[in-house]
Amino acid sequence: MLPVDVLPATAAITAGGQSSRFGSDKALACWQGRTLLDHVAAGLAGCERRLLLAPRGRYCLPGWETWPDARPGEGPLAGLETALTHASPGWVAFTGVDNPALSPEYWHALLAARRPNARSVQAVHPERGPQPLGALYHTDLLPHVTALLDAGERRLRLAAPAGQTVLVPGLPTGFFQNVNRPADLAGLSGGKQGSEAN
Ligand SMILES: Nc1nc2c(ncn2[C@@H]2O[C@H](COP(=O)(O)OP(=O)(O)OP(=O)(O)O)[C@@H](O)[C@H]2O)c(=O)[nH]1
Repeated sequence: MLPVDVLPATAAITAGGQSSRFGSDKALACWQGRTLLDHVAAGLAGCERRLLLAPRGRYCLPGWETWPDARPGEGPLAGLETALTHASPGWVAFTGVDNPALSPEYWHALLAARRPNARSVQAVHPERGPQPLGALYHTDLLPHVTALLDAGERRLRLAAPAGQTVLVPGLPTGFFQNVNRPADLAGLSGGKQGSEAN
């Protein structure tokens, strides 16, 4: 069993979006005294390397490397391509700025299911899904993701080929809180582990 503060993966927060539904930059929206971006980063603080996929200078997140997309404005699948390009070989814990309840316990649960010796497994998602912005992807997926983008595909849920994804059952629903609009921020529940309440 790994110590809870160690996550053997490269963290990647894709943060190159426009927040048009939110009306202002949702990464900088405040919840429980911290920005959404800070909450997401805290969930991944135990990762060996930490990548923020955003235009340079947009955010200041100490200890995180900033990498802009090679294909700006093409959506989170392009962010995943950037992540897989710059990550250390192996697993990437990939999420957005708008999933503030994904705690270290969430990522541990996914990492525990990754079957390190099974080369056919290239992604790990919660069973309640698909949750492509709160999942593990292996860097071996990079050629597949690049081919999707080259073909004009933008759907992140296609990043993991069928039959190569492990689904993790039983994760508390409270992890899955996504902020797209101001009302979503107002409706966030307090606990960071689903079953907890602050
Ligand atoms: N790297 C990168 N991340 C993106 C891009 N587009 C969206 N994201 C991120 O993907 C996550 C989910 O984004 P969405 O809510 O689907 O899109 P958004 O552009 O942020 O918001 P809307 O304009 O309201 O659709 C957020 O963390 C975004 O910052 C992109 O082109 N590149």
